[in-house]
Amino acid sequence: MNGRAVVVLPTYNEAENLPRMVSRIQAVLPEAAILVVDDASPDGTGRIADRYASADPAFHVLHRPGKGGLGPAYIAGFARARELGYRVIVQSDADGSHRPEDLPVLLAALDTADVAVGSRWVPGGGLGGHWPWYRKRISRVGSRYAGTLLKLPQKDITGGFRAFTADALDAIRPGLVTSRGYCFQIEMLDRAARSGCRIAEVPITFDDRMHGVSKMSPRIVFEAFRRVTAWGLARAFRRPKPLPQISRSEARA
Ligand SMILES: Nc1nc2c(ncn2[C@@H]2O[C@H](COP(=O)(O)OP(=O)(O)O[C@H]3O[C@H](CO)[C@@H](O)[C@H](O)[C@@H]3O)[C@@H](O)[C@H]2O)c(=O)[nH]1
Repeated sequence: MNGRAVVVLPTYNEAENLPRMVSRIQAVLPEAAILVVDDASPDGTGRIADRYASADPAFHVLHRPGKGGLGPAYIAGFARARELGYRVIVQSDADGSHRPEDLPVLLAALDTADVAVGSRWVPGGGLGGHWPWYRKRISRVGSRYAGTLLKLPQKDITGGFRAFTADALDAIRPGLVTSRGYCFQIEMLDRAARSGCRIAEVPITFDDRMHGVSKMSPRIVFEAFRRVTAWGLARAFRRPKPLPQISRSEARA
């Protein structure tokens, strides 16, 4: 891994989780920056983040006016991370379900890849918590369905714990991703593959969130199903438009 890394944490009502998450990240990666993207959380998560930022120049906060979905929060966060000049950009849930302790292995994969995908479904990966059976089933079946239709060889297509080089993110152009919910993860991976990024899958453990509740809803699942099916059908009849290919810069800050 080359260059300065930033961990982008989207938050909506994570006041109880954020402080613990920050100390866990700083314990494993003291040199990494953190960027919180908060959607005006009613529980005051944004104010907690502001307090960290006022004490630490490597802690950034992006405030958005209201709950706009995970995808748009990441798109805004990635854009800010690039404006700030970070060369390695990590995305992670802010609730402890992605273990900060898995960050070093995720980042190490960028020595030979452009995108590192944290995967629950490769040997060594898995679920650490108590997922209800239907959630496990949705996740596994969803990954297989999307992988088959979009011809993506990765096993975990919907996971949200990933690291990108700046060059990869520039090639993927997240600003053009239109999915709002968890389908965002699928669309990002698809664009990474179509941009010629080298993608590594790294085993991770997905834990139960520390506090609070998931924002997953049937609408979010339906968005993913509808979109992936439409993309798959469209590609059965015509090839998708080629995306600009990644250009890897030699000099990394
Ligand atoms: N800023 C912002 N953050 C949000 C929003 N919705 C959710 N988040 C934040 O995004 C993270 C994940 O949200 P959860 O609602 O806890 O996600 P999940 O159901 O556990 O889903 C996770 O696993 C899925 C795969 O199984 C992933 O697809 C998904 O991205 C996420 O990682 C948390 O930090 C949460 O606060 C939003 O509208 N705005």
